[in-house]
Amino acid sequence: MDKIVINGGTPLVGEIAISGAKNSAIKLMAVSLLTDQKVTLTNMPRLRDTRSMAQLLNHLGVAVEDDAGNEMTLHAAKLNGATAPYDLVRKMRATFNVLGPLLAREGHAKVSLPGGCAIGARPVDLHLKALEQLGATIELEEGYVVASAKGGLKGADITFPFISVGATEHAMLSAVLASGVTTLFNAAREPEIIDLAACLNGMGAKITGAGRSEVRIEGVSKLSGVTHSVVPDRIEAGTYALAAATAGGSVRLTNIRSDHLGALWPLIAQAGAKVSLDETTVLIERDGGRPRAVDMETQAYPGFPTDLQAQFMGLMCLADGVSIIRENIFENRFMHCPELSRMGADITVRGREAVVRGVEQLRGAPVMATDLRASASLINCALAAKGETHIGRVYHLDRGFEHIEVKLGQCGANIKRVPDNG
Ligand SMILES: CC(=O)N[C@H]1[C@@H](OP(=O)(O)OP(=O)(O)OC[C@H]2O[C@@H](n3ccc(=O)[nH]c3=O)[C@H](O)[C@@H]2O)O[C@H](CO)[C@@H](O)[C@@H]1O
Ligand SMILES: C=C(OP(=O)(O)O)C(=O)O
Repeated sequence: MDKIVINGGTPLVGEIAISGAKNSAIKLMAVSLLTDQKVTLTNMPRLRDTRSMAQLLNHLGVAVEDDAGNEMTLHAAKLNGATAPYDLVRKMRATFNVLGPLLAREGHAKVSLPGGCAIGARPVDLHLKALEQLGATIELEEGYVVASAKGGLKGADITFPFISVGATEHAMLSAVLASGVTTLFNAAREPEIIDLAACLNGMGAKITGAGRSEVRIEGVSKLSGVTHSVVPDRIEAGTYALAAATAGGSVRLTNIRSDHLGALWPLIAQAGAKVSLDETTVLIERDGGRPRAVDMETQAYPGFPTDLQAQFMGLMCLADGVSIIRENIFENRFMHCPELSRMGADITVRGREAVVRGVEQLRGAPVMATDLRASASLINCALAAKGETHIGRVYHLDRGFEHIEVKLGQCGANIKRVPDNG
C-alpha cells in the first residue's frame, strides 16, 4: 500500500485540467448493459472506481477496450449471466446500478448489496422500491438482491420520499427499456443525472426533464450504440479550487463546467479568495492573510455538495473566526475531523454539525485517509500546513482523483507517493 507525503507551506501556482466525472463515468459504463452495440465513452477519468466497474462488467460478459488514455469502449454483444458477485460490487456504490439494466435486458438478476464510502448506513430501499414499482419481484438472499421481471419491466409513477442520486439514476437505467411511460417525482437534479439522460437519449431513449424534479421516461424496445463525452468532474474541480484557497496562490482550472458549482464559488469568495469565472475555466487567487470564517450546510444539487464538505472544512480550519458546518446528506460524514485535529485543527462535532474554530497555522502530522473526499481534505490541509504530512490508506483517494500528485505537483506542490511500510 502507498502513502502520500506532502511538505506543505508553499502556495500553489499553475494550471490544472479537470478530468471527467467519476460519479458520472461509472453509471455511464453501466449503460453498456442496455444495448448489444458499442458504447464509447470519451473524457473518461482513469480511476480505481472505473477499473472496478470495468472488472464487474467484464465478468458479466461486456468486452471492455481501454486505450490507456481517456477513451473506453464497452460492448455487451451477449451477456455471460446476470450475477454480480460480492467481491466485485463491494468496493464502491455505483456497481449496484447494474441491477436494473440486467433486469431490463435478461429479465432476472442477482446483485450483491453494494459498498462505497462508509459515510452512513446508505441503504438501497429506494432503489428496490422503484424497481418493484416497475414490476420487479425482489428478494434478499444472503447479502444478495435476487430480482426477476418475467414479463419485462413496466412504466410506473415513482415518487421518491427524499432525494437520492443513486435511486434516481437506477430508476432511469431501468425504465428506459420498460414498456410504457415512467414518471419520477422528487428526482435528484445533479449534473450527473443530466449526463446520464443525454447518453441514453443519444442511444434512442426518450427521457425528458432530467435536471428537474420531474423526469419522464417513455420506454423504447431497443437502444443503439453511442459515443458520449463524460461531463467534467465538479467535485475534482471544487477540491482543487479549495486547495488553492486553503494553501494560497493562484490556480487556474480548465475543462470545468463552472455553472455546476454555483453553490461553491460565492462561499470561496466570502472566505476571501478571488474567483474569476468563465463557462469552462476558473481562476482562484488568495494571497496573504487568513481566510474568513463562513458557515455552510450541504444540500442536494443545486445546494452545496456533500462531496466537498470535508474540503471546505479544510479551508475553514485556517479561518479567522468560527464556522459552523452542517452535513445534511450523510449521518456519518465527519470522519476527517479527528484526522484534521492531528494537524492542529480545532473542531468540535455535535451530531450533524461541526464547529470549526480556525487556527493560525496547521502543522504536518501522520494522518489516515478514512474515505475518498475526507482524503482530499487532508491533502488540501497538508499543502497549507507547516512541515511534513504523511497520509496513509491512499487507496481511498485513488478511487476518485486522477493523477492527483501530478496535477498538484504541476502547481508547485511538494507531494510524492511512496510505499507505506508502516
Ligand atoms: C457513486 C456516486 O454517485 N456517489 C454519490 C451519490 O451517492 P448515493 O447515490 O449513494 O447518494 P444518495 O443521493 O442516494 O444518498 C442520499 C441519502 O439518501 C439515503 N438513501 C439513499 C438511497 C436509498 O435507497 N435509501 C436511502 O436512505 C442515503 O443513505 C443518504 O443519506 O450521491 C451522493 C450525494 O450527492 C454523493 O455523496 C456520492 O458521491
Ligand atoms: C461517496 C462517494 O462515492 P461512493 O458513493 O461510491 O461511496 C464519493 O464519490 O464521494
